[in-house]
Amino acid sequence: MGICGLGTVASGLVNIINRQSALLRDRADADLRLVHIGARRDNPVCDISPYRVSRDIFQVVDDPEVDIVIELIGGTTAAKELVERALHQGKHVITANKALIAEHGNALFALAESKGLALRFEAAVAGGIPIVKTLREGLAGNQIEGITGIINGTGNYILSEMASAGRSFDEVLKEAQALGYAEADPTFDIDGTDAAQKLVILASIAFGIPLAIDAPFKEGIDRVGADDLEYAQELGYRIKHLGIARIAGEKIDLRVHPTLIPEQKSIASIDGVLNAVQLEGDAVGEVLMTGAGAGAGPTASAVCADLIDLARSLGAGQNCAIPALGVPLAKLQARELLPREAVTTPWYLRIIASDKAGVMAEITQLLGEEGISIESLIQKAPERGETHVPIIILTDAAAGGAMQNAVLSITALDAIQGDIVALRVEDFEEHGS
Ligand SMILES: NC(=O)C1=CN([C@@H]2O[C@H](COP(=O)(O)OP(=O)(O)OC[C@H]3O[C@@H](n4cnc5c(N)ncnc54)[C@H](O)[C@@H]3O)[C@@H](O)[C@H]2O)C=CC1
Ligand SMILES: N[C@@H](CC=O)C(=O)O
Ligand code: NA
Repeated sequence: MGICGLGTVASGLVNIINRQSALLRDRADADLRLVHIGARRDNPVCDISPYRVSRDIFQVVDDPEVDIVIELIGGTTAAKELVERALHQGKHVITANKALIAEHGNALFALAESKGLALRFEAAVAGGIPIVKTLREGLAGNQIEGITGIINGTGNYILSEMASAGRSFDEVLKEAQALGYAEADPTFDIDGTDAAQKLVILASIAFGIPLAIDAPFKEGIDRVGADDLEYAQELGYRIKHLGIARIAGEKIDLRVHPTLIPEQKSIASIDGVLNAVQLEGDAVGEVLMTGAGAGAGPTASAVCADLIDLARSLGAGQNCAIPALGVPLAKLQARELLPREAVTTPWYLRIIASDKAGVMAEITQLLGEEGISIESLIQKAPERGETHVPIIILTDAAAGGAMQNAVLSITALDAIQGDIVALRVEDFEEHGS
């Protein structure tokens, strides 16, 4: 095998291989040998002296001794070229690259399938949690009804540290980058892109639909302020960035956004770099998996699992007995998505309004005109000298379209200052709740 890239994940993988090559060989029942690493520069956290090293990653692909190419460079340009070149040369590929799979997976899996080769991607979703294998293989007997998950480690780390230790967004983001959790461009962690890519992959496997990167409605953790984390806690909730994929009649509800979750739900207490994915199957019921969603060791653990799985299949004379997305590509069928305007949930609103009589009545009336009723409300007392105060409202269930209209008309009131924060509240079913 050969590894392309020598950053966080690749160095984690080299360390596992260096540490327990005998165990991996026994488990794979094959002579797993790392022969070639493609790296622009060395990485002090791992010893690569036993291996051939090239500065040009494509030399790894072209190496006749490399039969499995492990792509760990990230991005969708060079990585796509690299994976295509490997497949064209008859080599199996393992990747941790969700951007690549979500954006180009349809074509890449078709290429792999046409060549009878494997393209594996366990590390691409929820890091060390074996979620791809669980969904595709462990739950293969189920009609999957829903997936709800915290699927970005960086975002969860930032929200948790802000909520529990009152630390600033920028400070925690820098720490997440130093710990190797964040993407090369951390915008993807912050604006929901990374979670959307992972959700697209999970939804494809769960519902047998083609990968469609533009499908999910997407909002990031940048919509959440320190105040919102605090007010949510006062109301008995936690704010988590969730990916949600659910069957909604004939349609599919697909979205990633910050969400208020009642504090007693298991997923509300998943903090730090941990991810959690709750799956609902018609036969199995609910399955909740949790574990590190990012970082060198956990992600490399998932890459290793793919490697051993692949080596076992090859040993049994089967290149790709398990379809990448759970069914042969020809059997994937596109489904219509539920428009965000129709998705109905309770809502959290943070409105900054002038501290005058009658404002609350105006807000209530505008919500009422959209058929939205108030479930609970906190009106903060003005701090000394302040003319405006935060009003925090939890509403009953309302469709996205109705809430959008209400937010527009409330924002237009003279008494309102700045933008209104509107976050969905999810009170999903869970065993024991
Ligand atoms: N860091 C994490 O916790 C996780 C990362 N991933 C995915 O794993 C992949 C790798 O991520 P990291 O290891 O964190 O990234 P990284 O940025 O630490 O490492 C990538 C390495 O590839 C090298 N590289 C990039 N383009 C190259 C090129 N054209 N030629 C030669 N070298 C090139 C870079 O110099 C860097 O050393 C990405 O697709 C990422 O989304 C997936 C799950 C978790
Ligand atoms: N940047 C990602 C890495 C793993 O997928 C994250 O923080 O979850
Ligand atoms: Na995984």
